[in-house]
Amino acid sequence: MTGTLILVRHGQSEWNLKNLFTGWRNPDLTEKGIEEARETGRVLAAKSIVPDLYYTSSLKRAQHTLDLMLEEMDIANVTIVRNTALNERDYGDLAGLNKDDARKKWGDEQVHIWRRSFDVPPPGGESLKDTAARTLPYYESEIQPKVAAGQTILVAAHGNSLRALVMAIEGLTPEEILKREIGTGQPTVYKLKADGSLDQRIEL
Ligand SMILES: O=C(O)[C@@H](CO)OP(=O)(O)O
Repeated sequence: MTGTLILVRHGQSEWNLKNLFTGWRNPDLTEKGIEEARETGRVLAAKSIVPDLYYTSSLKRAQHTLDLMLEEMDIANVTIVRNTALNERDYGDLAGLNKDDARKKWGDEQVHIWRRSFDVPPPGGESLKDTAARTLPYYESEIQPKVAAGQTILVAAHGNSLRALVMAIEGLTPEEILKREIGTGQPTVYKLKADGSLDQRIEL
């Protein structure tokens, strides 16, 4: 038996639009982000995908994305599990700063290292490795066993918390995962085997 795991990055946020480091700050979706979330909901509905369970982070942009998807899928009265383990990587002192201003202040290379190295955290924040260290145990104890048992689970989360999951599920190296850009509103769908390992990745 295989189960299905659907990972969705939140739609464009107000701070994505303003090019600000976001992390654990809590901006809502833009009009474009709202439409991206609705469109992803419509795509899942068109494929007749009806998840058994729903997970999201404690941040508004991911929660709002999930709510909009559910609306488009015509699904109501379901339990949504919200947990900070699925939050975006904590950007520490960079949160709220403009990414171009940060490049002017610290240089392109340093900012790129903070954004896309595996284990160098930004000042006061988390590296992708740190993010994975809280996201993966949660996934492995709460989500993966249910998918392995054959359920369909939808997770609405963030670029870097999802990178941590994609890295583990696809068995990618740090170099490979850091090149993977997950677009706003973009769904990634996996079939997982009974032992939790990857059976196939499905393109919607
Ligand atoms: O600002 C953030 O929290 C993230 C995702 O938008 O940015 P980055 O692309 O640098 O990981």
